[in-house]
Amino acid sequence: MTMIEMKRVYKTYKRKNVATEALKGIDLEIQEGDIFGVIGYSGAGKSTLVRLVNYLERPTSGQVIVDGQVLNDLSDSQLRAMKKQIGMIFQHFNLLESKTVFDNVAIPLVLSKKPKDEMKKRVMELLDFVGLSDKARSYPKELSGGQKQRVGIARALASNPKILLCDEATSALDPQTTQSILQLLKRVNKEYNITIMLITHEMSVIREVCNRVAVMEAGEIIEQGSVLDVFGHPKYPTTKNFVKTVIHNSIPESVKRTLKKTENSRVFRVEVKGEVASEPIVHQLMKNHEVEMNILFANMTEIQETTLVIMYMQFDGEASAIERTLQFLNEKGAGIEEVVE
Ligand SMILES: Nc1ncnc2c1ncn2[C@@H]1O[C@H](COP(=O)(O)OP(=O)(O)OP(=O)(O)O)[C@@H](O)[C@H]1O
Repeated sequence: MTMIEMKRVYKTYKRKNVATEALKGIDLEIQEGDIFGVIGYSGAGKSTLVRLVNYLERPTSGQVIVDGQVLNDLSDSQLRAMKKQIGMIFQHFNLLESKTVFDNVAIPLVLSKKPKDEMKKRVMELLDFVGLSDKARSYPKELSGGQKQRVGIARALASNPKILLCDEATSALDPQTTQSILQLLKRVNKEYNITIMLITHEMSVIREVCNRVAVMEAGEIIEQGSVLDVFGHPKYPTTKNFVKTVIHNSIPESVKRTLKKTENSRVFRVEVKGEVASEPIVHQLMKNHEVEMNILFANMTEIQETTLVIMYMQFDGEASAIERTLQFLNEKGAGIEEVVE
């Protein structure tokens, strides 16, 4: 089921006489249960995009559809009800410093006038879920960044949302704390069946938790798909630059400089994923004495619990022997592209 959909969405901000086109014709579909990542450089329009989902921003034109309802068409009370279905967490946590951890998490429940005992039970349950049962009486200033974000997550979950929006939720945290928050988001997704839309400028965050990704540039989505596909075959320069930060996906210059090309040699990018990656393909290639094989560069990454191996290989031999080798790789399910420079 589609949980969030955008159709031809445009957003123009007008300040004095200056108009900024922040979004230019966005089409997007996020399915129930997805952890959908949106990545882009600063100013690409990510925050604007995510803020349209809970109607903190209104589209200039186009439709935003959440859980089957077109937000533009809803009355104020329908919109308020819809917003309860959507939790949000932020880069700088946005906690109330004067309130305890317990009271911060309780805010949405107080607003919806939940009975006291029910509220207490729910808050303690959430604090237990995020691992902060012992901090209920602490104040935000007594917590680490990671703990503050855990409070943010507990607060976002208080009203039982269907969707969690994460706006650079780990950007202010160190790598280890980032990991623990990302693991927590995975649990939110699995255990509460909450669809997550997260925006980030870090490809490692996408690799760690998302199943689908959209790449934004200058107000447009330039590429979207499963994380495995986008990481394996980035098409646009911006996507390639992001992918490069987590997977080195080209022949290093130092290797290129020393590369000896002969008349009979050809270079290929060979990509293997999933179970095939654990087969002894390289061993079988080496046993084949028809062609001489040289691995110029190799990279192995785990994405979505699937292994992705990218190798740059040089084959030297008779044309027909190289063809047979390629045929063998093809039968094994490898993706093959010749590198011509
Ligand atoms: N409230 C606003 N008023 C005017 N212009 C805005 C407003 N919010 C964003 N913009 C502009 O819209 C464009 C997209 O901004 P947005 O914050 O959505 O991008 P972003 O990808 O989230 O960037 P960052 O990661 O730096 O926040 C930018 O040019 C920005 O200056």
